[in-house]
Amino acid sequence: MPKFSANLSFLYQELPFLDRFAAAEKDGFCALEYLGPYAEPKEKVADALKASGLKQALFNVPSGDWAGGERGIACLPDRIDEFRHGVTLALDYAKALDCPQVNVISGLAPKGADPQVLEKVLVDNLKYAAARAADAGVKLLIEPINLRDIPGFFLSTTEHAERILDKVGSENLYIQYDFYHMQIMQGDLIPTFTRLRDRIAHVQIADNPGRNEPGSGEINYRFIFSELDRLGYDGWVGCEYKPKAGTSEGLGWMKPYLE
Ligand SMILES: O=C(O)[C@@H](O)C(=O)CO
Ligand SMILES: [Mg+2]
Repeated sequence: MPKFSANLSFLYQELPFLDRFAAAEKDGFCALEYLGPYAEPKEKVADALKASGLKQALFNVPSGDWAGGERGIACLPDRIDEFRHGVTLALDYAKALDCPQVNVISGLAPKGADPQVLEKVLVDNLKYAAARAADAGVKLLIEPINLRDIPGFFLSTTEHAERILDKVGSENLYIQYDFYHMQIMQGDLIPTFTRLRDRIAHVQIADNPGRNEPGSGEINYRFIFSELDRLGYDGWVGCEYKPKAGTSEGLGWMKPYLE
């Protein structure tokens, strides 16, 4: 049976951030994830998590000025210090929230930048971060993201993610496989997941087109969930979609999987 994690940066937008925790528990989720908890003190987030009884599945390492259009800073040559301070902050929150994994958002490739330079910065930053995370007992992840939603994103295919993992050479660096992004970029979802099974630590779901509830589009999630079980995937399934008309109202797709 898949274990579903509610992505609170997408679900329950109708509620204040910390109130989303209890709402997710009430609807049957086992865990939580979100882009970042950093707007709230870690003690307050830990209290809300404890009160909900849910597990913290994942969040992102600080990713620059998100509201201003940045999408991560890990590949940017002039932001190395900021990235590394962000790793320290993320691991501090991970400890307070007992979170087993954090995700690094690679960043937009600046116009005219040499991709080889960006790749070296990303690899060096990930070597640093994977070692720090290993010391803290936390897995480090990277996520390929589709270029239609985020034009210019530096890491957009599983092949590129594999190359980065090879270059970093750490046993503590994994892929976050987002079925929605990979349907747009590559398709061939289950054969790709199967090939990369040992390198994937977290998956996320949404349907295409629209990035709405599973079952609203072209991806066969019934088949995907049964394949995840068959392949022995025991990580979380992050629900990172835009509810069409209310989060709770749109959870009919999840009911068959609740025990
Ligand atoms: O797929 C996504 O958008 C995310 O998982 C994320 O963390 C930031 O873009
Ligand atoms: Mg994602």
